[in-house]
Parts: sequence; structure tokens; C-alpha cells
Amino acid sequence: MIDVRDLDVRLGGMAVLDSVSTSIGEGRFVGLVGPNGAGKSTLLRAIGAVLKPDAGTVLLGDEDVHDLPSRAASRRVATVPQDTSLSFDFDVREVVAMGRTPYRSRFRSSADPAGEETVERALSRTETEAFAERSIGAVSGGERQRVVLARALAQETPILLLDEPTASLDINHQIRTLELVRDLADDGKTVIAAIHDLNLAAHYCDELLLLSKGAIVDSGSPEDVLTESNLTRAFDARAVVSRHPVTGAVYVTALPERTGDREGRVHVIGGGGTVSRLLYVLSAAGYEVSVGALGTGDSDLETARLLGLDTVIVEPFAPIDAETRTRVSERIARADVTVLGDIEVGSGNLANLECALASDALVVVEDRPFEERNYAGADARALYEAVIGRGTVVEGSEVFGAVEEAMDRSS
Ligand SMILES: Nc1ncnc2c1ncn2[C@@H]1O[C@H](COP(=O)(O)OP(=O)(O)OP(=O)(O)O)[C@@H](O)[C@H]1O
Repeated sequence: MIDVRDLDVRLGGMAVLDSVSTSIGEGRFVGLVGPNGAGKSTLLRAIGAVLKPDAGTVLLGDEDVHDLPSRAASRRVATVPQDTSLSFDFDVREVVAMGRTPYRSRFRSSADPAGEETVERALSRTETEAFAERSIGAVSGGERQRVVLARALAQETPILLLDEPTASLDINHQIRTLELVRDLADDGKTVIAAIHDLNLAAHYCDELLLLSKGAIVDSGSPEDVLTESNLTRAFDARAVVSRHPVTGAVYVTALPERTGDREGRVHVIGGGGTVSRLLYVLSAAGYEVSVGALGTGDSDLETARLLGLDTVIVEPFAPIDAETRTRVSERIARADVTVLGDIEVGSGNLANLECALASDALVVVEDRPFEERNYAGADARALYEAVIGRGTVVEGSEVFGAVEEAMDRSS
């Protein structure tokens, strides 16, 4: 159990950690996340006894790590720092063997019988044995990072602190390293790792600790911590949180800032990917965009989610009920311009079309001739005819310009 209590650290006259408290249970893999300069490295250094806090304690069980002699502390906590500058005079195996220092007697060189085997196991687990004889100066940055992890494993401590363990690793080694760290935690090691990639952190960690400006914003399961409001608070960024389609883990997508200076509301009716690009362009231009009704599972819906748009959702193939119809109508009434994408005029879209008829500024995208569309019967065809009679009909490539013109007219 690691118990951090009221930790204050001041560096260069600035408060870098401000009354940080947290408890981390044995065998947990905790991800430290937060923006640059939040204090993640500083917290790891304070927990690892590399840096003495100005106030507060770091208890390992009932002992304060800062009161332990350095050899004793090194048997409890191993640290993999962010900058792994090493003397080039050593080969890789010798660097890993340095992890055994806390177990070596100062008087007898043969006092660490388990050491050799431990070093070989650490080399093997980090897949560094292939270049174990090479000078540490002759390996790549990513390989060096794995060597330093191997050195920390050779230290055989119950606690492992990692500062950006995957920062210079290729995608394959990022995954392999985090899988290894996950296994270490499952075997009982307590791991705290600063990880920039929120999605990797969400996938591998049991808990996340979100730091910003030297204080903990939130802590708990990845689902609880990675919320859109927490991300805005900590990173000052727009982000959408969804589930990864394959792993099911929480998945964060950072959104581009709305760079455009356009003002006004646009409601978009689409479906089946017909308006995904338009949603992106309108949103990036600065317009407030709403969309729907869209069926769950629709690819336009996924885009709308990723862009964080106001979306009316219906069950796929279900008729649009009165409540949904009201929600669509409200958005069309609020919008300065409504856009109808190049959609099929099937039964699922009839209510959307009826709502669109109420729009005063309607832009209709027609990339296919009227005759080539699929209609759910003569009524549907008549309804669609009424809609295009009411709107400005444009090709897909002209739609953005048409929205701007309609916006000017409506203001
Ligand atoms: N020796 C120092 N003197 C003065 N300020 C420092 C010192 N070391 C760090 N800081 C400041 O403390 C703050 C926290 O730094 P820290 O390295 O802990 O952040 P971090 O969350 O790990 O950032 P990053 O994600 O960029 O690695 C930063 O604003 C940094 O500039």
C-alpha cells in the first residue's frame, strides 16, 4: 500500500505539487495522466524518494520512503525516469545488472547469488537480450528505454514507477511493454506510470489519477476519470469519450478547436455516411451543428458523436415517434439553415422530410437525379418533390457555399 498524504513540492519558487493525497493498493496499475507540466514526473520523483517534498509524507506500509536509507528504499521502489541518459562505457547487460546494486554487499562481490538469473530474466522479459552485449551507446532510444525498464525489473521491487514508459517506443513495443507491465501488476507488483496516451492508459490501467496544475482533478476507474468535463477541466480541450469498437475500453478522441469564426446554427438531416464530411466542415467552420434523427449504428451518427454534436437518435428501422419528431422539429426551428443530405427516401426518413418542410432556409443536396432515388412508395416520392420544391438544390461540392449564402439571407 502506498499512501501519499498532503504532498507539497516547490521548485524554483513555484508550487509544483499542492497538497496531493492518494492511496494506491498492492498489485494495482495506476496511470498518471494530465497535461504537460501538471506535475506527473514530480509526483513520481517524490514517491520514488528521488526528490524530497517540502511537506507531506509518502508511506510505504507504515514507513515514510523519505526516512529510509537509500539501499532500503531501492529495494522497495524502482524508477524508470523519462530521461534515460546513461554512461556509454557499459554494455546493455551491465546496465541491467546495475539494478542488483541494492542487493550487493559492499564487502563481498559474490553476495547476490540470485542476481545473474534475475538479470537474464529481465533481459528476456523486455526483449533486450538480443543486444545484451552491445554498448548502451549503440542502441536506439526506444531500445534504451526497454533496457532501463529491464534494470528496474532486475531491482525486484514490489513497487515500480514509470515515467512515460512508452514515449519513444514504436506501436508494437508500446503494446508489448504495457502488456508486460500489466502482467507485472497481475503478479502483484504495484505500478504507477505517467502515460500521455489516454487510450493506452484507459486500456491497461486499473485506475487513473488525473493531475492538473499540481493537484488531483479526479481519480478512480478509467470510465469515471475520463469524462468529457474532466478532460475540459484538465486539458482545456474539447474531447469526445466513447467506447473503443474492438476492445470496449473507454476511448477519447480530441477534437480540433473550432477554428472558424462562422456564427449560426445549422441542422443537418443525413444518414448512411452521406453527411459525415459536411458535419466536419460545418463544425470546424464554427457553426453550431445539430443532426438527426439518425439511427443507432449509422456512420453519420459516429461522426456526430466524435464531433460532439447535438444529435437526435432513433432505434434503427423503428418508426420515428412523436417525441423524436418534436425533437427534430425543435432543432430545425432553432436552426438558421437546414441541410438535407443526399439520402434515400425510405420509410425511416419520411418523418425527417416532413420536419424539413417546416424550414425557412433549406438546402438540399442532390448528387443523383430525382429518378434514380429509392422511394418508399408514391407518397414518399411526392413528399420528396415537395421538399426539393421548397429548398435550394445543390451538388455535394457546393453545399458549404450554399449554407453560407442561406445563412446570410436568414440573418
Ligand atoms: N527544477 C525545476 N525548477 C523549476 N520548475 C520546475 C523544475 N522541475 C519541474 N518544474 C516545473 O514543475 C512543473 C511540473 O513538472 P513535471 O515535470 O512534474 O510535469 P509533468 O506533468 O511530468 O509534465 P510532462 O507531461 O511535460 O512531462 C512544470 O511547470 C515544470 O516546469
